Amino acid sequence: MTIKFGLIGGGVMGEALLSRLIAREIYQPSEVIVSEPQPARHNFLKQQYNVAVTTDNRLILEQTQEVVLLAVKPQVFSAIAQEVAEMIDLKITEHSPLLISILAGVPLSQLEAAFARLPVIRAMPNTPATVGAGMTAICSGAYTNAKHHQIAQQIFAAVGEVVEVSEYLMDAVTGLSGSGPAYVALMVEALADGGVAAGLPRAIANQLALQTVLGTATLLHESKMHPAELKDRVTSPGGTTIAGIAQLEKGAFRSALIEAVKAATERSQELGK
Ligand SMILES: NC(=O)C1=CN([C@@H]2O[C@H](COP(=O)(O)OP(=O)(O)OC[C@H]3O[C@@H](n4cnc5c(N)ncnc54)[C@H](OP(=O)(O)O)[C@@H]3O)[C@@H](O)[C@H]2O)C=CC1
Ligand SMILES: O=C(O)[C@@H]1CCC=N1
Repeated sequence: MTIKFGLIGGGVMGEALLSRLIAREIYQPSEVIVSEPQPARHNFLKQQYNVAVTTDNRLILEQTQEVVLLAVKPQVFSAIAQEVAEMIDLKITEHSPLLISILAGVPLSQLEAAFARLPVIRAMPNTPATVGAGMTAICSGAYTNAKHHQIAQQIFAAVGEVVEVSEYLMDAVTGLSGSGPAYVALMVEALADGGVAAGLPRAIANQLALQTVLGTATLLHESKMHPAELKDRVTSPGGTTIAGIAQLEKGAFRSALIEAVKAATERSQELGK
């Protein structure tokens, strides 16, 4: 069987994408190879997804025909680039696989220099991809063509929504939607803690907090209502909500989120240096 999909780095995000691509039958397990250094993780991926697993990244480049997904930490990027350097020249044919990198910060110029002349697409997905509710931004490198573009679109459409942006926006995407699930998770946790502080049993507080965030997101998504309008609809004159909002403003809630996205964007820029 031809190997169509090679994954370098079977960690949190690599697995999130892999699990969904297999579940949606974009790739069959027999068409997939994963490289992963950790023995325990190795065995888990093999058993859970029935895919081939290796510790040799060169094998991924040697065997993969369609897409190599790079999903390691940005900090190990240069080590991997060195490891596979000798493979790259052999791989330059008209059937070169597409390299998709989801590394925070690492620019197309660095990827194209390391994987000389391979077609490269830089992407920034997020963890809700695991349940098909991801948000991915992509931008294409100089050696890509329409077919590569179509492959990347198909992969990320299978795990949620896809948007194309110019590369200079990728760090901001990382600071917002890439890191955003953590901010939202923090908010769900804090809302539930507030409920517990107000006397609710923990399980009920957790349920209320989660469903409130989910329901609000769904309402905004389906109605296309502006968030400010929804806020106004909830806020009765002299009522409970405005009392809560006044407290959020005192705690600089909105400013904290704005600064969080900016700080994460700056960190993404630093990771690419
Ligand atoms: N987590 C997220 O929400 C998102 C992450 N990203 C990006 O995805 C990338 C991966 O992040 P994440 O999945 O969170 O990180 P993880 O640490 O969970 O995954 C990285 C995986 O790569 C493995 N690895 C380390 N060195 C090598 C190597 N030399 N060859 C092959 N595999 C190796 C790691 O093994 P070991 O643990 O043994 O080191 C680990 O399993 C990052 O670049 C990040 O910026 C992008 C969007 C969202
Ligand atoms: O925290 C990080 O660096 C990665 C990139 C986006 C989400 N997680």
